Amino acid sequence: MSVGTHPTFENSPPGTVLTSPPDGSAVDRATGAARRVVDALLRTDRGNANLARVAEELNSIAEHLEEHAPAVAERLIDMWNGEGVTRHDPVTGPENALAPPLVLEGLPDGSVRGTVTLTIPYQGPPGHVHGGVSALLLDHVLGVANAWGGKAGMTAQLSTRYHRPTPLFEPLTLTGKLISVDGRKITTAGDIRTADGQVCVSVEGLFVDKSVPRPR
Ligand SMILES: CCCCCCCC/C=C\CCCCCCCC(=O)SCCNC(=O)CCNC(=O)[C@H](O)C(C)(C)COP(=O)(O)OP(=O)(O)OC[C@H]1O[C@@H](n2cnc3c(N)ncnc32)[C@H](O)[C@@H]1OP(=O)(O)O
Repeated sequence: MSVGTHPTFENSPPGTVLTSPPDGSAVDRATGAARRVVDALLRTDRGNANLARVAEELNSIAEHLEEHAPAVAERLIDMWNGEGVTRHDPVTGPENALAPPLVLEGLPDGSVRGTVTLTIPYQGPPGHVHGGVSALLLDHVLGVANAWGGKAGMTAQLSTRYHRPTPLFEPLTLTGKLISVDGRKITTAGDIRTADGQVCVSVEGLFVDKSVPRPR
């Protein structure tokens, strides 16, 4: 699949930001606040006397948002239009409270890279990142690497190797790079490293040049 107007390493300068970093808009600020709430709910004292009030206030915020939500089909059109594509995914999306969010830039050798510090909502083993979260992040990093490499597709297989526990609360660098293209098959590799360069997780992905139709 062609990547349309998405930047590639052949037509864009090194350092091109390939995702949509939070831009200070009301929706990005609201989403940032929601991330804080999720994190704080996991950290706050279980005996906090105000949790009942917190539940009431959060439900009232959810009701307000739902009252103003258009039909899902209508939202999907928006999400898959223009910059919308990079604003809602669960890895880099500034509008998605599940996303850390990770910001990725393209490098001249065709790879993509981003640094993120994960906290308690992403925990698996105590003090460490959940393995499924690592796979999620890397799947998306490889997808963006494919687009930067000029050939996008859907994940057919993702082989994940967990070398050592991946720490929470410290910067992690994620990279991905398109390695080869064979007809419709795209092979892409990537990893997660600590600041001192230790590889925690490495992946190799097989992507197939195919997409589902975009809503319009
Ligand atoms: C993606 C949009 C990109 C937009 C571009 C620009 C914007 C960039 C911005 C933002 C980046 C976004 C980044 C997103 C990243 C996340 C990606 C995902 O989460 S994707 C969702 C999860 N994946 C699925 O849901 C697939 C479900 N599976 C399928 O739909 C099919 O099985 C599919 C497409 C994978 C293959 O189906 P067939 O019918 O088209 O093709 P067949 O003939 O089966 O396979 C083609 C070749 O691949 C091999 N193959 C297929 N699956 C394989 C497997 N699991 N293992 C080994 N080989 C496999 C086959 O043996 C065949 O090989 P032989 O040509 O004969 O040599």
